[in-house]
Amino acid sequence: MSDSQSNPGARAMDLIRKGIAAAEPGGAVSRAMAGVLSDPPAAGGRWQVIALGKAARAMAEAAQAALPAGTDVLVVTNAGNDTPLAGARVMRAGHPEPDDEGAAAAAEVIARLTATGPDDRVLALISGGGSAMLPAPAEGMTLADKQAVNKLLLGSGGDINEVNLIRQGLSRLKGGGWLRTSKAPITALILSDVPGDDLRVIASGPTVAPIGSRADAAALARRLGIWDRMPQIARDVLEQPRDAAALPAVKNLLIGSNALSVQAMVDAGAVAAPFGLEGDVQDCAERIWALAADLKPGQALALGGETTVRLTGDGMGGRNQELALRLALLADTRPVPWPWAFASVGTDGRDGPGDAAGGLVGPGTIAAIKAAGIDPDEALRRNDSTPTLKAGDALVMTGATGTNVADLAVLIRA
Ligand SMILES: O=C(O)C(=O)CO
Repeated sequence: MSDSQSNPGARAMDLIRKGIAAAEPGGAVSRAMAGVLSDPPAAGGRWQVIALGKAARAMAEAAQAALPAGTDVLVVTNAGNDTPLAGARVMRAGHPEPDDEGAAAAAEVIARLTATGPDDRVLALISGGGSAMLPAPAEGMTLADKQAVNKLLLGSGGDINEVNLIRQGLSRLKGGGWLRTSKAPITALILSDVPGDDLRVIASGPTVAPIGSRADAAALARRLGIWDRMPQIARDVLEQPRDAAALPAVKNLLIGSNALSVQAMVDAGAVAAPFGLEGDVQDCAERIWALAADLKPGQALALGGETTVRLTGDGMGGRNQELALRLALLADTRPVPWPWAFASVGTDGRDGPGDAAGGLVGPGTIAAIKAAGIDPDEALRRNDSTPTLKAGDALVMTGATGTNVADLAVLIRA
């Protein structure tokens, strides 16, 4: 009996682990360093390395190995990825809620960029999660205002392009803010966690021109239905045009992405699904389960991307867990006559505010949840997927992975 027949869940997780391994950021940075070093600081100048996001520490460590000893390195990352790195200052910053530590990190980034001169070179190492981790509120706004807007955005149903358009309008560092602050030329190595790999969107594009104008952001906030609940000062900021000065030249290089991780799962024997993890989480669950009937024995479908969840309650969960639970419910009402498994996991090892990385469900999951006395439909109305999957022994716990290229999922027939 093959592994997938005896344990499709184990095979699904094995494929996902291969996808995560392909996004290991250190190797990607090391490969890109020759290009970075071809434009060194001028005589008397120095390198200044600033790494931001969930993969920041691993990216910084790889860059450090290629740069002169004693190079200044700042790492801004979230709890779990913030282990010390010799020769670097590692600053922990809140995620997904911006916090005081993130505000202190933003002040440090501003100080380091401001202190550069034209003979220096800045190496920016950017990865997902960086938006929440670097709150630098625009003129007149406080951290509390940013926190209030962030909360509205995360529950708005807006996708990451939309969320980050609004974040950029309210920030001094997002949407090219590092370019406006630095006096030295910047090269950025960017690890993408967003569908389509738009560099303006990843970590809200600190080294890239913004996605749109503040007027675009205001119009979008109205469309998403959050405008009236935003703090007055945030609305005032979005009603003023941004500084129109042209941004300095920059080298922005994409070094890793979700698509490469899906390809690694395909190389390991899966078949790429005809669409990605995208759009509303329930719609996505339906589209995925509609493919189950045509799966061949042993076949695994690989998907990558990021769905959106519209919050209707204040439970504990995340988009991967919610996708897994919704798919398990669909499978319960429209069963297929063979064993199967579905896993959906955040490649960073954290799905939403809790510690779970995602969900791994199969034919017995809903029965196990109900046997534990939980009504899964009611739990979903409260977006309470974490305790619900836990009751069905269907949570995936990986711990922080040191990388972040959005989400990966596998549907497999035994
Ligand atoms: O904006 C962010 O921080 C994201 O996670 C997307 O890159």
